This record gives sequence, structure tokens and C-alpha cells, in this order.
Amino acid sequence: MENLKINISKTFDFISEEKVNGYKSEVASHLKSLYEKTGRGNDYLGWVNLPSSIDDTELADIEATAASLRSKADIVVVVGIGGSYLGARAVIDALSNSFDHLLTDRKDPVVVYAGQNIGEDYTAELLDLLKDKSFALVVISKSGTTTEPALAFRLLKDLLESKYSANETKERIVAITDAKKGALRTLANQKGYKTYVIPDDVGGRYSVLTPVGLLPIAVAGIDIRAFVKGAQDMEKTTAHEAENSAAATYAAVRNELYRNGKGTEILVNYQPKLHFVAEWWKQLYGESEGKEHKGIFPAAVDFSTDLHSMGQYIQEGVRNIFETVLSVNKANREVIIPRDEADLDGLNYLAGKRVDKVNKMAELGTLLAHVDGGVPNIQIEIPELNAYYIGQLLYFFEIACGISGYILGVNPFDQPGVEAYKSNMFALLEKPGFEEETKAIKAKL
Ligand SMILES: O=P(O)(O)OC[C@H]1O[C@H](O)[C@H](O)[C@@H](O)[C@@H]1O
Repeated sequence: MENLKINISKTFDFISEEKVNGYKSEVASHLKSLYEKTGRGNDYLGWVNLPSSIDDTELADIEATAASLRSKADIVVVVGIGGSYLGARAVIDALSNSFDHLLTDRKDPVVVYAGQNIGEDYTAELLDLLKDKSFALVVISKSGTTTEPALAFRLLKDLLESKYSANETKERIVAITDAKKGALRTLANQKGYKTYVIPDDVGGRYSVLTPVGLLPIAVAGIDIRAFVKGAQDMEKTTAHEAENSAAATYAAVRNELYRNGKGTEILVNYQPKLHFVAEWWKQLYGESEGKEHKGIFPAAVDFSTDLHSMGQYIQEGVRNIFETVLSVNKANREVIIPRDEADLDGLNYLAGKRVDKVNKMAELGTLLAHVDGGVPNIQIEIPELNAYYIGQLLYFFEIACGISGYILGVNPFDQPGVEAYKSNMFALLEKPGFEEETKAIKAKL
């Protein structure tokens, strides 16, 4: 198996290669503090060795639970938000058929999501859909107290209970949460649900290699062993190559771009299946680095779709952006463009070529145009879209994020700013315990 590669040559019109190389000793020391768990936020570094520490028993147990849910349910609802949602969705979407939910001759249940928003229509439509379907729930919340998933779970659990016996309901729910704390833990223990623990030292956005990601991914019929193997190999490669690794290079180059006025990073894909990898990446980098009034703003686009909407801005708007392109070398499927006698659409010059060839030329043409337009470009080359390389990619981004946050000088493993909206929402909803905040916020309205 190959490793994914990083190419930063198209940043050197904007920043100096020498300066990027100058980060090496700093990167080495940050890697050391990640491995030795001595840097800021070191009580949340359990994810660093997750790939190499997952054992066969744990994987087999997750596979058995997934098999049981798969055999019982046509639809499995994954209930969670943020780090308790995006990792699973990123991997499942990247590796599933684009029209998965419409396939009728299926062996895998359809995975749908809840608790990642509070849209009442979404909720009502989901409840309508599930009423007459055989379904199961995987409810995920590290804190066990997050409002969005708790609310969705209450509704979905009620529906399950109205359809099945207490025992059957229990068989159809798996909870993934803290070992001891939180409302979800209390409820799961009381009801006797099968549970998995999110380790204390693994934050939500770094939890895709725990049951948080692995169980839903296995439910979707994806090979979690190949996924974990990819992450393991990336863990080894990064440790071995240290400051010369792809992760170290990515961390260094994006910080150098940031110091040179590039405050927005756009993660680009040319494979729509990677849309949710970008959503996962946005949380990883946004929550890790956006603090103390610092940090690169993580944005994302799907190309070529968004070239027809965002392309203008990227080409000619404010020059504070750089792009990081997820470049997949080889498409998994082949579609040949046919010849047409009349050629009224003028496409015969493409006849006999693969659709992927057109995609690749769109990618190359865009890269050159954007660099010419003043947008530095980082390329991450992924040999192909499979579970192994997605495992490599996600661990690569995690370890690079740890290094990058340390270069930036923040604690990449907390997210204090997320509490502000919650406290306002609770005050507005008059949650018990928030009486003072309710008074204060009402005075502002
Ligand atoms: O897993 P949970 O405790 O429900 O948290 C879900 C998410 O919500 C929070 O507000 C945090 O900002 C995220 O980091 C977290 O992943």
C-alpha cells in the first residue's frame, strides 16, 4: 500500500520554501509533546495512539454489535452532533454508493442521522418515515447532556417503545457515551442498553477511531479493519518520518501561509463523496484553532459544482485565501464518453475518454488558474477512495491539527467558546438553574 502524499510546491510563489523548512525543529518538539503528552491540553491526547491501541477483541465486539443491528433493522438512525456525528458520516458518505438510500436490493441498512439539528420539519419527517419501518438507534454523546441529540433521542426512543416490547426496544438501542457521567449514561444503565465508552482523554472531534465512528461505520457495511489499518500506518509513518512527514509539512505550510495574511483555508474536493470529510475537517480545525482571536477560518467547497458558484470569488475576491485540494488519483468506477454521430453538443472531442479524465483536467486547470489568481495551493494526493486511505487521511488531519495548533500557540483540545450559545439558549428556554441568566438575557431583548 502507498501513503497519501502532500505537494506544497504551488505555495512557493507566495511564501518561502526556506521559511517552511525552518519550522522543522519546532514541529519535532510539538510532535514530541503530543507523543509524550506534555503539551497544552495534554489530558485530551488519548487519540494520538488510538490506531495502534485498538485491539482485536474491541473490533470484534463492534462488528458483532453492528451485525446484530444490521440483522434487525432496515434503517439505523445515528443520533449525535459535532464530533459525535461528523466522523461517522464522513467515512460512510466517502465509501458508500452516492444513491445508497435509493438502492432496493440492499444488504446493508440505510443509515440516517438525527440530533445534528433542531429542525422541527426534519424531526417530523424522520418520525413519519420510521413509523412503519424496522429501525434501530445508535445514540452518541460524550457528555451525555447535549440538547440536540438528547431531544432527538427522547422522541426516537418513544417511537421505538411504542412499536416494540421493552426487551426488543433494548436490543435496538446502542448508547456510546462517558463511562460514568451524564444523563445518557444514567439512562442507558437503567434501561440496560448495550453501551460503549468514549475514553475521557479523547475529545469528540478526535473520536472517529473509537466506537463513536467505528460502530456506525461498521453498521453501514464498511470494513472497519481496513479503516483502522490505514490510520495505524499513518500513525507509524508520522512517528517515523517526524518533521518530514506529510502531517508535519501540512502543519508548517498552513501556519506560514497564515502568517503571510492567508487567514482562510478552503478544503477542496472533486469527488462529491468527500463533502462530509470536509465537514468533519471544518470542526476539527475550527474548534481546535479558532480561539484567543486567532486561527485560520476553515471553509470547504465541492468542485466542480462550486466552481459555478464560488469560483468567481476564489479567482478574484479578497486575496486572503489558500486552497487545500483532496486529490483522488484513481476513480473506482469507469464511464466512457460515447461518440455521437450528429455531435450537436460538440462533445465528440471527448469521445472514448473517461469522465474522470475531464474531472482531472478541471482539477488541473483550476489549480493553475487559482495559483495565477493569487491563491496558494496545497495538494493532498489520495491513491484511491477506500477504507484504508480514508483511515490514513483522517489520522493525518488529526495529528497535523495537533501540531498546527501548537505552532499557532493555542490549546487545540478544548472548545470553551461553544458554551456561549448554549448558555443563552438555556436562559431563553428558562431551563432550571439558569434563572439569573434568564433575567439578564430578557433585559437585552
Ligand atoms: O458528544 P457530545 O458531548 O454530545 O458533544 C457533541 C459536540 O458538541 C459540543 O458542543 C462541542 O462543541 C463538540 O466538540 C462536540 O463534539
